[in-house]
Amino acid sequence: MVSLPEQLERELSGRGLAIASIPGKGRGLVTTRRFFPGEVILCGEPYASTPNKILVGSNCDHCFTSSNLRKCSVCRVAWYCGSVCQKEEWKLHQLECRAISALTDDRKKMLTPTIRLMVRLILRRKLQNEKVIPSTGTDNYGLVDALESHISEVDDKQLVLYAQMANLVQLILPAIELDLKETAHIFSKFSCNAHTICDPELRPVGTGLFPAISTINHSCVPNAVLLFEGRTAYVRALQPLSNNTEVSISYIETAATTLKRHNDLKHYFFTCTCPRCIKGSEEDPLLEGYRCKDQNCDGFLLPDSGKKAYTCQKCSMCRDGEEVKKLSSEILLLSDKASSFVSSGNNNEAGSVYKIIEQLERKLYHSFSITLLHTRETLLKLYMELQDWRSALMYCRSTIPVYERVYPPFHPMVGLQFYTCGKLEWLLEYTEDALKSLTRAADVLRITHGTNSQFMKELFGKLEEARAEVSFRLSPGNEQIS
Ligand SMILES: C[S@@+](CC[C@H](N)C(=O)[O-])C[C@H]1O[C@@H](n2cnc3c(N)ncnc32)[C@H](O)[C@@H]1O
Repeated sequence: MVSLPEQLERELSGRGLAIASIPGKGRGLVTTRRFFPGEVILCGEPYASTPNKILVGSNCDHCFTSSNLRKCSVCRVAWYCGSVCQKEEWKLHQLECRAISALTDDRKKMLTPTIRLMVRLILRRKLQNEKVIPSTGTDNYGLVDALESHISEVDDKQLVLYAQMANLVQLILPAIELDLKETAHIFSKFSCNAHTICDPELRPVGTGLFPAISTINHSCVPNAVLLFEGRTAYVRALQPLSNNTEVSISYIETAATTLKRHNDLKHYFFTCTCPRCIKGSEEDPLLEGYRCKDQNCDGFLLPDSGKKAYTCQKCSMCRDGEEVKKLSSEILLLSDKASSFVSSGNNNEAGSVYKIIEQLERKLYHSFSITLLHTRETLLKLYMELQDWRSALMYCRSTIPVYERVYPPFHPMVGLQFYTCGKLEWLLEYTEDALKSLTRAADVLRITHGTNSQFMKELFGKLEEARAEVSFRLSPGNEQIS
């Protein structure tokens, strides 16, 4: 592995950070001073990035906004929200545009986000080598060179795939003679270093390589969070960090059992040993477990040998294995039916079937079950699309206790769910409830999202409106309004 350019080390040291060797993890980012919750630890622009939807044009190639998009009239692949972003990208896109325009329509369809990310990375490296665009200590190919690739652990099938992808990149860029082995190696780096760029509501919009941020290791109980404003990545502290603390973010969805989390981490080639993973066996039965037969008991079930029966870990009441099996297969059958309604765009029917599934799952699963949570999230989404705000609010509220149980207190998902609840309550004129939910949302999101973005300004605006409305209603003479 190549050592990091001194300039980056200096830049990090100025921010109160250092790169250290962490036993069993390779490099890691460590604090050299204290950080307070919500403070930006590190931020940066991508070395290379691409929107996820390429031919349809859902996001600007530069700033990732989704409004006012216009297609490049030559290659018909790049999209921009205006001339400022187009100019920012022009030196790079000029080369990319020429290459893409020469492709047949069938070849253009092969431009997946990963392939396009590689094309853009190679072109950027060329432009920096030729000094057409400047290199700096925090923006140079040396940082990409230093990234972990795990190439020696990649299996043969994946290596063949990387080789085919490298060949495709060579076909797209015939004027540049590529070292195909090296290109395959970079694909392997993408797999364990590239980040999904999300909008403030955590919807994925693109993929980017942020080499300095890629020095941060994973934990299922992270002390920092990575979020984006446009194309800029921000890592913020979620809790007070003292000097000499390793900064960690989560690479995956953490509302999941230990087994699921470890599966999702497979392509990073490590087994997480964070405190939550070590204690996994305590938490997992709750997240995936069946509920006690006694409706008043909040215990979860443990299977007896052969799964013929289950016993509540709290009150020791038994639940028949056959009954559990019958309910499970009923849910499975209905889930197939519901998914086919969703695929055919029949949200009304899908909503009705998911409602029955939710009722059955409530009988089967513990109230903190991830399966039940996902069904409620689906119902929330469906009823939002159907503009049935009352039903949407009911399911949104039902997810909050589970979010608060499965995520740490300052997690963006918790803040965003309170925000959705608050917006629905405001719409339905439950003003006092809206004020409470928006306040909770702001308390969490000011830590995870900072306070300066348009998204946060809108939240603060809504909060002010709710506050004013509540104090108006409570003012003498107006009490009857609420
Ligand atoms: C984005 S990089 C993080 C920086 C990396 N440690 C390095 O030396 O460049 C991801 C890689 O770091 C290592 N890694 C990240 N989190 C880890 C953890 N919790 N335990 C062990 N290895 C980890 C794995 O090798 C993973 O593929």
